[in-house]
Amino acid sequence: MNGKQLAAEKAVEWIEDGMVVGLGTGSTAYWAIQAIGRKVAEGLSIRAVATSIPSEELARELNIPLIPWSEITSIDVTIDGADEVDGDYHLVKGGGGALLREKITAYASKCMIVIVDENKLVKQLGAFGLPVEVVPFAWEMTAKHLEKLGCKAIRRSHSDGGVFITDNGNYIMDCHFGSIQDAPELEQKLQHIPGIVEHGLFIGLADRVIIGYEHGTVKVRERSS
Ligand SMILES: O=C[C@H](O)[C@H](O)[C@H](O)COP(=O)(O)O
Repeated sequence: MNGKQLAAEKAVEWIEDGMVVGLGTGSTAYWAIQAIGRKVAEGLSIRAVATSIPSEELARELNIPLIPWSEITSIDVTIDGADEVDGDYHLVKGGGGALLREKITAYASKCMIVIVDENKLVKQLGAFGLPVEVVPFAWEMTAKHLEKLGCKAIRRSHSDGGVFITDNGNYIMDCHFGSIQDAPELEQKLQHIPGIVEHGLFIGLADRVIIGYEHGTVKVRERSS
């Protein structure tokens, strides 16, 4: 098992019968969805919501029962990956472009479990370009406002040059800060820029971080409050 799979297998231990579960997105969350699918096949009874169309499709293939958002008031536990995690449980997310649905899901969750391999742990966020979802209208202006915060903002494209469009019909600006000195302060600044739908800084949302190491061990870190 690789580090991502190890972390995912550990995380599903927190899922119990009757829970509403949030399914994350990405190559680490993939392993969690697989493990949940296995448990469902063995008789675990849960209901789930997904953070992206690919995760929803995977859940359907694995016969994980999906429910509409209108039928729930909160989520018991969400298991999701991250692009960077610092020592204060601050995250950068959105490498796969799913940050908006992921943040809606994390915010609605009683417990958000983040699963990563050791490569995602950082002293300071920002080496990974911060993904910011923006509406297509006047996106060039929104990019200029983002750059005033000290980054280089690049509109995300596919390898064939086509513009990347999120599940919500928006663009992603990858904002290269190099290092983010004060993540909560940057979060506040981002809230004030019109045109931004959501950004990939997750502050105060992760409750537990599970780290899988290549050599086969797993560490669990709990945020105190
Ligand atoms: O938009 C994608 C998500 O935020 C992912 O959870 C994040 O990019 C980590 O993905 P991966 O597990 O593939 O590294």
